[in-house]
Amino acid sequence: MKITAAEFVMSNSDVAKCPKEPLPEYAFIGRSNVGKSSLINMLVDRKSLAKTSGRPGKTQLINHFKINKNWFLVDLPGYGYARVSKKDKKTFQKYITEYFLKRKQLVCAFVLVDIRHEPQPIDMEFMEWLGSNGIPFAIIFTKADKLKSGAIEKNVKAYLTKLLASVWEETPPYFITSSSKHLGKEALLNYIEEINQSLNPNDLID
Ligand SMILES: Nc1nc2c(ncn2[C@@H]2O[C@H](COP(=O)(O)OP(=O)(O)OP(=O)(O)O)[C@@H](O)[C@H]2O)c(=O)[nH]1
Ligand SMILES: [Mg+2]
Repeated sequence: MKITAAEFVMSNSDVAKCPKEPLPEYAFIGRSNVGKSSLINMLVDRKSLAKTSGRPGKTQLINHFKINKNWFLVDLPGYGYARVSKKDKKTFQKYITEYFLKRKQLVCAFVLVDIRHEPQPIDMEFMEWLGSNGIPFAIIFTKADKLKSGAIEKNVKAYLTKLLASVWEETPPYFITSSSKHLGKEALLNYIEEINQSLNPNDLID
């Protein structure tokens, strides 16, 4: 799929105020600093459509970006950021939880994990929660430029093995990416296109 248009539409912390159009959307979630916003920029070939930072906690709201005028990429805040106050964490949890549970237009969540790290309890718990609520998701391994190909293979295998050893009978779809090297872009866009083409627009009405 070729991206011909990408525009920022709105940011907010209230799922009820998100765009009303019955267009499919794909949300990016994962630990702070894992590379969610960078991946969105990589997919649409724009340097700073989504705001990024070397310091965790940059994205704070639900951000909608309209792509090719007929679907959305959604950039979300990261979880697991230790320096956020307890009150902020609760507020964040509330609106992110509501977003995932209530948003009819959400057709797939992408859970981002840093390819250098072992499965973290917070990621496993989040994936289990998505699964138990029937929310389709895929895993995106990020920052693959930080490892050699042998290590990438080894880490991905170890990650999937751990997933299978916990609650999963089969692994979700997964993608290996690097925003700085533009790796994984085509596979992800093809995956999105396939889903877009398989949808019944009536299922997306709020
Ligand atoms: N080497 C490398 N660095 C990356 C990659 N993707 C993101 N980064 C860096 O990781 C840091 C965090 O990137 P962001 O895209 O802001 O991460 P985020 O997940 O949106 O973070 P929050 O909004 O704070 O939750 C930045 O310094 C990016 O330059 C990648 O593929 N390779
Ligand atoms: Mg971000």
